[in-house]
Amino acid sequence: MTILKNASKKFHVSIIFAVLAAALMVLATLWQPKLLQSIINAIMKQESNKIMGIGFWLITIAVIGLIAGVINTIMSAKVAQGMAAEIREAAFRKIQTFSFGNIEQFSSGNLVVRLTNDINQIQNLIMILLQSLVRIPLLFIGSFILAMVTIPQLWWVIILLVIIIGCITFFSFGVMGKHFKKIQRLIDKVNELAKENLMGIRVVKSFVQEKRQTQGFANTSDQLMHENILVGNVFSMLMPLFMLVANMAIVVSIYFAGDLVRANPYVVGAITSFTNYLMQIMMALIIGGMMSMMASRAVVSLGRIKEIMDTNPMLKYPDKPIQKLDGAVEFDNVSFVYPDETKPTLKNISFQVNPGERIGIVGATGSGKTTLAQLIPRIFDATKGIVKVGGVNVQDVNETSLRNAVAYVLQRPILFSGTIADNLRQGKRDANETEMKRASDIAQASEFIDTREQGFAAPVEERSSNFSGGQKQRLSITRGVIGNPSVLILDDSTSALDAKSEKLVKEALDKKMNHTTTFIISEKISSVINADRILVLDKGKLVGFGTHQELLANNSIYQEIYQTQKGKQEKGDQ
Ligand SMILES: Nc1ncnc2c1ncn2[C@@H]1O[C@H](COP(=O)(O)OP(=O)(O)OP(=O)(O)O)[C@@H](O)[C@H]1O
Repeated sequence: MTILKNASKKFHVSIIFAVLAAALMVLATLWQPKLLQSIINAIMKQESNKIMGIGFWLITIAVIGLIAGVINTIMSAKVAQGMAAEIREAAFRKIQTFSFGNIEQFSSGNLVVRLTNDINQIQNLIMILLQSLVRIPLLFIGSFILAMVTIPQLWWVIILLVIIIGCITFFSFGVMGKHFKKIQRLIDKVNELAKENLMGIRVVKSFVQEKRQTQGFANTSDQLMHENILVGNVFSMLMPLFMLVANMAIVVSIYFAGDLVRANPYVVGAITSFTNYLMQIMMALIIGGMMSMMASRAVVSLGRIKEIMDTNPMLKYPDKPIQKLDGAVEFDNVSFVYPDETKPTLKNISFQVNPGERIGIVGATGSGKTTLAQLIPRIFDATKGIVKVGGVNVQDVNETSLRNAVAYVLQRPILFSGTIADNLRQGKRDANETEMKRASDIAQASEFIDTREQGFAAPVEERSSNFSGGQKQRLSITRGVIGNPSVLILDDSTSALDAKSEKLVKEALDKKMNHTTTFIISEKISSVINADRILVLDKGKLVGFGTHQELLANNSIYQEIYQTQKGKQEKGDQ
């Protein structure tokens, strides 16, 4: 509820207008049968001057009701859209404060569904609330009282109608509510399957998986169709059922009012307004039932957004002034366990690196290389022990200081749609053309940027589909080096580069960024052979730290990796 309250702050006036318009609509709806009753009485009494007067009122009230209805819809839609946008933006802002661990807890796909589908549900809820929350109870109570007052002798018809319609609504909408939830789940699944398939379309095509994928999609789509047909059938049976009950109530009312008419012929007008009120009571119950069914679905969505808003970022940064950190990196007895895991991925790791050193990190796949590197820019925090950059515990510096000091180039390069310059400025917000040129020279990206007519203003399409794997990696490295960081981490980020380009990147880094401490993560020893020192990881433990020659001389695991890779290379050379 606090979510709705906070989002409604800007819309108080519109909400008041919507509610007042809804109340006016109810007044008009309740007044009309009474006027109808008066006009019938006037016709029976042949009071033509009265007929004109009441007729005029009848039309006026109908027009007022209509205008109030339009105002209510416009205001409700405005508030619903506006509040949904507020909630969406607040949730998005909150997600931006999340650490990697938080995102993993939810999964990014799930967060996307929450930001789209769930917000849509909430938007519908707000719309329904503004249109019906005031109108339906008022209409029900008003019609009930007026029906009772109009023909008190038929009180039992009213009560019976309420009970029968109430029961049908309660049971049928209860059943449909469950199917609606199922439908929603299936819609989510269809969306997910479509997204997964289209994003991985290259894999699908290259492994000739079209048939299998289509089959999977068709199964879910068929289930969705069956559920929709079922709900549609229940709906189409319900409407005639409601009409049947309403008509029966009218017939019963007319039958029992017959005696009253014989005693007093003017009761005819009262019967007309009485049956009108019966219809209003019925409509109020049906709409009320539908409203609660839709509201229950939206309340689940509200809960899912609340979960986002109530999540505390796993990482917090101290409120300290910005400081310049040099490239010294130290791990002091560091262990790390992933959230939701029990076994440590890194165990008691200690080492020290001096500013400007070139450090290789090698180890078998899954040995913990990426995990170790992620602790330096605080993508995760060490579970035990201390990680220092520039001699300071990374948990004691503010976020900007750490971001300025450490650049991390990911294993999988991710670029955002926009221009090349937009992407590079993520590494340094105010980077100018000269800085971009210098960085792209280091990353060997200039050769293909220069061929594009617009240079740094060239567009990057969605999922950077207009760049090759190697080009993406080079742009990603450019973004990493542009801010001249004290520590640069290249996490297997030259894997898609040919040997010549990889060598050129390394040479450029040595020459132009020799004050930057560089970590080069690779499974290939050939990529780190020239590093000043090499960290060797095995199953989360640091089993060696030294130069290539030292490790080759006295580190059995390094020797093993080296021999295996040498063997492979020799075979490849033959
Ligand atoms: N987000 C995560 N949650 C849980 N476990 C994870 C997560 N990321 C990695 N792991 C596990 O931690 C271990 C180390 O993974 P890590 O990616 O650090 O290894 P790596 O040496 O970089 O491997 P590679 O060379 O294949 O990239 C693996 O067993 C992996 O399954």
